Amino acid sequence: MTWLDLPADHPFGLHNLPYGVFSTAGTEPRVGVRVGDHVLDVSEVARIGRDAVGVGDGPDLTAAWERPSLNPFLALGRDAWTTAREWLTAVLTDAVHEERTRPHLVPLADVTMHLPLEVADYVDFYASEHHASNVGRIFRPDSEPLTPNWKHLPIGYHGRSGTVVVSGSDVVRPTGQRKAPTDAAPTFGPSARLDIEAELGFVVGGSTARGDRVALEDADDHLFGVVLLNDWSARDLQAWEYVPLGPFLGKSFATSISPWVVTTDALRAARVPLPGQDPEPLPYLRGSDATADDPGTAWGLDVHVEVEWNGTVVSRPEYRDMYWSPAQMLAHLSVNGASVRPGDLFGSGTISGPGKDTRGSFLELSWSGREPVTLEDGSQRSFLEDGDTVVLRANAPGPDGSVIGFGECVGSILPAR
Ligand SMILES: O=C(O)/C=C/C(=O)CC(=O)CC(=O)O
Ligand SMILES: [Ca+2]
Ligand SMILES: [Mg+2]
Repeated sequence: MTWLDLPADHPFGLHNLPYGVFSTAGTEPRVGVRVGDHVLDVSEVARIGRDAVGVGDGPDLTAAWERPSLNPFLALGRDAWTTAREWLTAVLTDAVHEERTRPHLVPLADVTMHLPLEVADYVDFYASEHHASNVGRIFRPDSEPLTPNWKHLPIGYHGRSGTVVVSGSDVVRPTGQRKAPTDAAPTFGPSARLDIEAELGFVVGGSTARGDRVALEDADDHLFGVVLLNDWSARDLQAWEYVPLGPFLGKSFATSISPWVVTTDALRAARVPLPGQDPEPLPYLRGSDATADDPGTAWGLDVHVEVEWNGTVVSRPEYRDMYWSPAQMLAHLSVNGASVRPGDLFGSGTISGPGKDTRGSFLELSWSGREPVTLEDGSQRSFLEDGDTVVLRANAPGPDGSVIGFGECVGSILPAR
């Protein structure tokens, strides 16, 4: 029940309540929560309560939310996030709050969305067995598709946090060195094999001291929420530069994320067991046993993703096909004693499933250019052309048959400079 006019099946209903950073004409960016087709100006609503009764022993949500990024709120930690969600749910449910709250609901059409967090450290994983096998076959045809370490640890690399951008930001085609195996020498120029990677990004809150690690069973204390993430990738730059240290300039020019951070609390009902891990990983990566109604600490997520290229849906990856879980990735990235801090972001890796229609990159969809994709206007594509637009969308099951929307992660390609 709610005093809001919201259809029960709205993907941004009360069971969702994702956080973002918004502004309206002439106002400063601040934290907002999406409710239906409105943004709730939450620091203003929290201020009403603070002015009336103070914050007592609770977190000062007004102070955290009147800021232009989610980082201060992420720093407050799990208990504050839970308190905030319960309080928001009560405010939007109980009719006594309607009169004071309604003025702070801003129509989506009137807002500009900003990067929701100041990205601290950014890591990208490689957690899909199907994606890793496909890329292995394409990049290393003479070797086993999966490297020998792949099933023992979630492979990842540190990326460039300063080039993580919000959905809607254009992407300038990157320039650099490329050399095909048949070329005598490298050449310099715009990437001719510009690609996407459809991923989920996990937003980290709270912090740990250097030397400590996040145990897998404590990962929920730090996994605040989830965004859609497009890890734009220049395959020609990447294939030439990546040996032996891994991705560098082929991926560091831009990474797009969706503006709404869907909380892990909202995704409780979407937790699923992993497809299965064999061999069993080392103890620090081992989740608690799954039961009929609890997938244990190494849970996966039943998120349905859609990849649209210039208006044509070309793929529908399923996140439940991923091999490594978010908690395993967080436990792994901190197992050496690397500290975590509010605003850390890690990508899941490209989400690809077993079928062609679930591949999360164009490298795989076109099998490196050998099987071009035909779009609805009849044009054929293997990699991105200037002016192309890619939209990632996703949703997941919520409680009681509801749907949790993620919204969109959009980007268009501008010509190289
Ligand atoms: O296997 C390789 O050499 C490269 C793989 C990738 O480009 C994938 C990457 O960025 C991680 C991922 O998104 O799964
Ligand atoms: Ca990636
Ligand atoms: Mg990237």
